[in-house]
Amino acid sequence: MATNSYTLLSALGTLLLGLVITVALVCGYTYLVTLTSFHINARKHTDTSAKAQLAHSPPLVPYFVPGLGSTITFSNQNIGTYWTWLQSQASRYRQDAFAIILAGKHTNFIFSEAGIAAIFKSRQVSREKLDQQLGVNVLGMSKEDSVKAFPYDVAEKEKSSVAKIYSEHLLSSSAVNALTGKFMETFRAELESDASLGEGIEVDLYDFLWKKVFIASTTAQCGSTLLEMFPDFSTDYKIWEDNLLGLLFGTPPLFARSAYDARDASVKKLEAWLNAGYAKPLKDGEDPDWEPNFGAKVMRKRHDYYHQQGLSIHGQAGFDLIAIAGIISNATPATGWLLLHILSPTSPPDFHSRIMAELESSRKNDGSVDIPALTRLPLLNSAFHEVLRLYVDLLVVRQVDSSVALGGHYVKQGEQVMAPTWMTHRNPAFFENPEVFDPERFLTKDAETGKVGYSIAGLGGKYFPFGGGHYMCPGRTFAKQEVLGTVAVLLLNFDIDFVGYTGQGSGKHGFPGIKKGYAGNQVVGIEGDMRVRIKKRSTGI
Ligand code: HEM
Repeated sequence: MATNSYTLLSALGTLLLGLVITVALVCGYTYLVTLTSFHINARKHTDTSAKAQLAHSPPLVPYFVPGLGSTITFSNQNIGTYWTWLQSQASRYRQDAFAIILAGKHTNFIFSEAGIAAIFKSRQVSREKLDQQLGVNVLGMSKEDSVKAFPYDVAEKEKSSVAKIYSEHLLSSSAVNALTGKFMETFRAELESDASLGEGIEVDLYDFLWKKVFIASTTAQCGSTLLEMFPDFSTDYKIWEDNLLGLLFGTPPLFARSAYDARDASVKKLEAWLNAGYAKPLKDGEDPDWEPNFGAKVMRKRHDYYHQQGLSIHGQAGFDLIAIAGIISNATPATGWLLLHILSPTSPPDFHSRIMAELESSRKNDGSVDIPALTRLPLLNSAFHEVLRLYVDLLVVRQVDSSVALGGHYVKQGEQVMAPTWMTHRNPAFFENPEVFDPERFLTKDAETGKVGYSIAGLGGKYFPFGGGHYMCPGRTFAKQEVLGTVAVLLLNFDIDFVGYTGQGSGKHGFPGIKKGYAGNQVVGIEGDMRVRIKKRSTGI
C-alpha cells in the first residue's frame, strides 16, 4: 500500500516537473524567437539604405508568455512608468515605434511625428469596433445595442450620425456659447447658494471644485431633472469613472465588483431619468438650446439618433453615461491641475499675480466674465495648454481595417495602433525640460509689435491632447471655455488662501501627484489635494 502511494506521488512529481520544464522551455523559446526577431527588425529601422527606407513593421518587444505578451508590464498602475521605460528603449535602439502583444492583440505604439499625423489622416484605421467593446464592457450595453450605437457599416454612417450631431450641436460656436452660458449660470448659482462661502471656510480645493463642477456640467448637459431625481448620482458615477479603464480591459467582475455595481446602478438611474423625460415631450415646433428634462440640444439630438438606430432604453442609458463622462472626466481634473498650479506657493512667484491681472481685464461691467476675452489671454491660455501637455495620458486607439503604411510604419490589417501622448508630450526633442510645468511655454512675441500672445500652431504630431482626425474630441472648444471660465469665476470672486497640502500627494514639496491607474486615462486624476481658505469677496458674485 505504502509502495503504491509512493509510486503515485512519484508519478505526480514527475508529471509536475515535466510540466514546469515544458512551460519553461516554451517561455524560453518564445523569448529567444521574439528577441531575435526584435533585433533584426530594430536594425532594419536604423538602416539608411534606400531599400530599407520602405515602410516596415515596428519591432515587436520580446516577451516570454505566448498570448499574454507584454500585458502585465503595460498594466503598471504607476502612470508614466511604462512610457518612461519605452522611451528609454526608443533611445537605446533608435526607434520611433514599437509593437507589443497586449491581451493577445498585436498593438503598434507609434510615436513619430509623421506616424501620428498619418494616423489622424488615414482612412484605413477606425475606432468603431473598439467603441463596441467599450459599449459592452464599460457601459453595460448588450452586444446588439453596442453595434447599433457604434455602427461600423459606412452606409449607416451616411444617415444621421453622432459625428454629424457633434459638429452641429457641440462644436459650432452657437452650440458652444449656449452650453458655456448654461454651465456658467449654474456654476455661479451653486457658489451663490453656498452660505458658508460668505463667512469663509477651509476646504480641500479639488474636492470642493469637483462637487460644484459636477453639478454645473451635468445640469448644463443633461438638464436639471437628473440630479433632482437622483441627488446622489455622483457617488456611483465617481466609482465607475475611477474604474473605467479596468472595465474596458475586461477585468473580471470577481476583481472589480464595486465597479460593475456602480456601472449598473448609474445606468439604472439614467434609464429612470430617460423614461421620465420621454413622458414629457416638447411641444411641436419647440427646439430650445436647453430644457430641464434633457438639457442641452446636443443631448436631445443624440436621443433622436438613438431612436433612428433602435437602441433599447438600457442601451440609451449606457450611451448617455459616456456622454456625461465626456463632459466631466477630462475638463474637471484639467481645471483642478490649473488651479493647483496657480495657487501653489511652489509656482513661480509672480505667476498668480500675472494671472489675476489678466483675469481682471476680462471682467465685464456687470461683474460677469467675458468668455471670448478669456480665451485670448496669453498667460492663462499658455498655462491651460501646459496643463494638457503635462497631465494628459491619452492613447489614441485605432483598429487597422486594411494594411497601411503610417509615416514609415507598416501595420497589418487586424492589428491595432496606439499613439501615446506621454511619449511626445514629454519628449525633450520636442519640449525643453519636459518634466517641468512651465506656464509660459506656449507664449509668443510678435517680432514687429512686441505683442505677447500664445500659440500651439505647428505642433501637429507632437501635441494632441484632444486626439485628432475624424474622431477628434468634439467638446474641445467648450472644454477650454469651461476650464477657463471656472478658474475666472473662482479667482475673481473669492479670496483663496493656501493653507497646506493634504492626502497622499506624491509631487514635489507635497504638491498633489498623479493618481494611480491604467495608461490611457486622458487627463490624469489628482492624488492628494490642497487645503485652502476660501471666502467670498465683498465685490464678488
Ligand atoms: C480638457 C478636456 C478634454 C480633453 C483633454 C478631451 C479629450 C478627448 C479625446 C482625446 C477624445 C478621443 C479623441 C480620439 O480618439 O482621437 C475625446 C472624445 C470625446 N470627447 Fe473630449 N476631451 C475633453 C473635454 C470634453 C468635453 C467638455 C466634452 C463634452 C462637452 C467632450 C466630449 C467628447 C466626446 C463626445 C467624445 C467622443 C467623440 C466620438 O466618439 O467621436 N470632451 N475627448
